[in-house]
Amino acid sequence: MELRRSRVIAAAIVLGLLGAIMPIAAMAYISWAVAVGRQQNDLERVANLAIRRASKTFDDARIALDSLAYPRLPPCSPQHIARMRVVTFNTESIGEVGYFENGLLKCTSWGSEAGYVRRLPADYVTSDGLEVSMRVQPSVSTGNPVMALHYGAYGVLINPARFVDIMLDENISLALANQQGALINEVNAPDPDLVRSLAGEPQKGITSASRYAVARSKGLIAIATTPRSSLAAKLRQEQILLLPIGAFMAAFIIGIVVWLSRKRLSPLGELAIAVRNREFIVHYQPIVELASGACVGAEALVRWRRPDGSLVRPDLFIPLAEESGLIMPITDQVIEAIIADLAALLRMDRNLHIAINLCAGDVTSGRILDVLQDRLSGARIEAAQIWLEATERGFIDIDAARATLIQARERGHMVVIDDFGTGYSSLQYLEGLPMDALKIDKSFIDTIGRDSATSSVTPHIIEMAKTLDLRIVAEGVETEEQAEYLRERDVHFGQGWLFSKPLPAGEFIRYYQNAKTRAGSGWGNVRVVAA
Ligand SMILES: Nc1nc2c(ncn2[C@@H]2O[C@@H]3COP(=O)(O)O[C@H]4[C@@H](O)[C@H](n5cnc6c(=O)[nH]c(N)nc65)O[C@@H]4COP(=O)(O)O[C@H]3[C@H]2O)c(=O)[nH]1
Repeated sequence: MELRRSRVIAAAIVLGLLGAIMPIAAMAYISWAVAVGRQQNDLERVANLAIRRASKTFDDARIALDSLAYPRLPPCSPQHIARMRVVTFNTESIGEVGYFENGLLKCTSWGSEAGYVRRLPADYVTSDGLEVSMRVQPSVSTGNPVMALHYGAYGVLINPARFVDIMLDENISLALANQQGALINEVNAPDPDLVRSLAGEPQKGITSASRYAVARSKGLIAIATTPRSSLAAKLRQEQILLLPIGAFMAAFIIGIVVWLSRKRLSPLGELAIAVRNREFIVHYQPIVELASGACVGAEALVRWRRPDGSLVRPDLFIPLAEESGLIMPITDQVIEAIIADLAALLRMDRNLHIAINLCAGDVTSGRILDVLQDRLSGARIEAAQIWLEATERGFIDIDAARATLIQARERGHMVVIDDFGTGYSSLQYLEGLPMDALKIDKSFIDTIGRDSATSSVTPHIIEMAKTLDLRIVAEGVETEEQAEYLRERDVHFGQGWLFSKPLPAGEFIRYYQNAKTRAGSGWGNVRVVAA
């Protein structure tokens, strides 16, 4: 019993720990995965936005440069300059348009030039032919370097700050570079080495210290990076949401584990497990013909054998089993045990009987009769060899009980009223019940030879049973004096420690054989045939 309890407790502790750890660990992992996913999405959004802006700016510049080529106007004429100015005004990203001849700037959208400014060599050329000079210092200001895009005789100046003019989280750095990794513009000081190394790398990922996303277009690369350590803030956000869910799930699982283990540890839970594990065995208490001393049968008395080998007495679990309905599968196991233990002996000696205790539910419903019919016919045991003992507890619904007992006798069983005299039923009340034998309760047998108030009842019970032509079994016979008293009054059978305590099957078979030898074969006349 202790072994099972400690196993259940150990299993509950392990399950409880797993139930507590797993949902919290799962939610911690999900929080981390969601936070990483969100961070990567943020980086990709920033890189894509920057590259889309750069790409659109290049497209706009290209359209503007194409529009300047035709119709041809006299170079640097007022109309030509006015046209360049219109293009500058109409194209949002262009800061200035310049016209070059022989590599020198002749005029811009703001007027004629002295022709000292040289056209810078291109850092690279885009796939649609735009020559890109990345860092050009404007002649009219000392501001930040700008970018120059040339096509044909014209060039436009673009402020690359536009590309990275994006609302950024302070943890995210943005770099716009060319494919060689040369920086065009940046926000939040990205690591230049990282930018250079990523220029030819895959689109997204993680370095040892940073996460990043890369987007490319028209020879430009936008790289958004964030230190890995910045995940903590995002992780906290997710954890605030998900960890309570994990904690709730853990509490729920622990609750279920506690509930289930308490259920398993409860007496009813243990009994249910015992029924499932078929932990019931049967001991047999010999029933002796008082006149000859021959063993004519036995009462099957159930025992609960725990996994540790200890036996539990029936009065400790039968009331709970009856209350819960578990008594029915227990009775079925008793019948199966009788067949397994004694079928051969019962086939060999057709006068031998085994008495089974019926629970109240079986007396009322009659269910047990079909179970018996099924099992007994398979084992070739006669119905007359199985006596059915019913107590007054089974007579609450007297009509249903009567119907069951009538059917039992029709099928050939002997019907015995057990614990006779202990209940409230009068003999008149019992008179209407179909029965073959009365079992006088031990409490009356105990009074034999004693001068007690109930001692006078015992002879009356015996006389009444005789009047009703019932066989009598005296239960709880402990002394020779009691046996002698019963013999003198022609009581047929005795059961009690004087003859034997309840025995395991093997011992009962030995007892039976010894008793047979002792008594000769004079007990063939004890068989009572159902009326
Ligand atoms: N002191 C003393 N005791 C004696 C003597 N002779 C017999 N007994 C005990 O008296 C009880 C007789 O069974 P019961 O009246 O049917 O009373 C039974 C019966 O009501 C119930 N029971 C036992 N097996 C089953 C079963 O398979 N099904 C059902 N429904 N009830 C059962 O449990 C009760 C107790 O069974 P047990 O503990 O085996 O106790 C048995 C038996 O061991 C004696 O000389 N001295």
